[in-house]
Amino acid sequence: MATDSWAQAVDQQEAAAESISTLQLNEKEEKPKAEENGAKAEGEKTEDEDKEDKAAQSLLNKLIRSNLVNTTNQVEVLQRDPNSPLYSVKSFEELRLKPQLLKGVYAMGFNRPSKIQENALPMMLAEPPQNLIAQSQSGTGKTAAFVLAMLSHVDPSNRWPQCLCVSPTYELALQTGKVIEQMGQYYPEVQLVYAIRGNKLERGVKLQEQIVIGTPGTVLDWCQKLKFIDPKKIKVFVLDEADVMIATQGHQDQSIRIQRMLPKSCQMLLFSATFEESVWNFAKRIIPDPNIIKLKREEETLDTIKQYYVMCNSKEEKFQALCNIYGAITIAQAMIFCHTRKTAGWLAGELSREGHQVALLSGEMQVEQRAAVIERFRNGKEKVLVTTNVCARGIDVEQVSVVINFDLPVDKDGNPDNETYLHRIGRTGRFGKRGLAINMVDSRFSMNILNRIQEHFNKKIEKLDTDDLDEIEKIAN
Ligand SMILES: Nc1ncnc2c1ncn2[C@@H]1O[C@H](COP(=O)(O)OP(=O)(O)OP(=O)(O)O)[C@@H](O)[C@H]1O
Repeated sequence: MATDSWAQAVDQQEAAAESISTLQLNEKEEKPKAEENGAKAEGEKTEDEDKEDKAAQSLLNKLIRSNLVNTTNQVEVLQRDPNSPLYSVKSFEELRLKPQLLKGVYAMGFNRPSKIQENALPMMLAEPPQNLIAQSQSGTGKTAAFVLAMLSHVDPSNRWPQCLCVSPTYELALQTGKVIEQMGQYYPEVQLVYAIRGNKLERGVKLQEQIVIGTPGTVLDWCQKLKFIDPKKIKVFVLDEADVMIATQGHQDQSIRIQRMLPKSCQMLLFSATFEESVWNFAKRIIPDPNIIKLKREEETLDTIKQYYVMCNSKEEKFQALCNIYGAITIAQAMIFCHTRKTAGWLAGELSREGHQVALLSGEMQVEQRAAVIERFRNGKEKVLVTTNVCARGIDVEQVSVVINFDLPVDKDGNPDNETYLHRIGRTGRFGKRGLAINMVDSRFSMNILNRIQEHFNKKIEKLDTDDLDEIEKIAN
């Protein structure tokens, strides 16, 4: 998203200019500074950074998610052979899994297949093997599905690699590895090895593990140069997080080179959380004769949100307005968005000085630290989460009833970023909970942005006088 790249560039420049760690908040060692990376103008971003963003976001989602994301949207299935019957299952028993695997599935607390699993699992477990391209948002059960497929296809008496799974980063590979270990906990004959940088094996070794999970570069080396893996013996090939993968040119080519070494009979599976044109083109190149499963993401709307704006002249006034609001109404939990990391740090400091329990998500935190902050906020340990958009992208904190745009979202050209606005304050119809959004306006420029946002959504944003306590109290009703 344009805003994110711009805001991140701003963040990086600010990080180089000054440190904001005046707070007693969870901080960590600094990321390399902008100049050390080769300073970039606002809005510019290297491919690697882009990829890092997507991969970090994906990892963050995995780290903080403990449950399936429910969607009421229907799964769309496009079968390679439209005449073959379409199977879907409502229980794991129907899949006739090996008892050790069924036990593993139940031990993970899964009672029934998720929406995408209902259709994807019968296809993936079919004989003869079927190729599949599957797209659904993060948290809908894709990883669990292909892990179950890999474990089901392994012949444990054969001591060589039979399933190969490529992931975009080392950290994502480790996360998937953990799911394999959990689901296979009653199936100890099946072994797993990580083909990731740093895992150095002696030359001439032939792997005995049946499942290999790794990043494209190392997997390619292990197949081609070092010959630790015989690609001709691979029965299942999984390409996970295709959308993250293609953000790096090299990964796309490496994945295609791996795929070309595999036998025709090998089952090819590709998963992605999003499906823009570039992902689709890549998917079609790498997966021959695919079945296709898509699960639409639920749309967010502003229908159940009360929207207000407050006129101010400076960030100090905006802070004062915020204090007035807090003084007048009870806010269980709020998320406050700032445009830059510097403002976010300043605001978090001011709020904590006022006695609020504040969590700060800041650009220089590592992904695990961000996940820990979000987790604490979700568990109610802190009542206010101050963040920049870069950090908060993709986070669903459903219980948050109040969202405050301390700065309005704009893209790199200074135009309103309507998509981000909707994403910050919108709700999926499914939750239908009422919400409150307060926008802070501090200039003619931001008033103009606000007006354009109103026009875009054709929804009135009411003015709120934060010096009038009675008026503020009314908005809570
Ligand atoms: N059938 C199921 N029943 C209950 N929980 C499930 C089921 N399948 C998966 N889960 C859990 O739901 C969460 C999301 O599943 P999973 O990681 O497989 O989704 P995903 O679509 O791969 O998401 P991502 O793209 O972020 O990896 C995990 O915590 C997983 O353990």
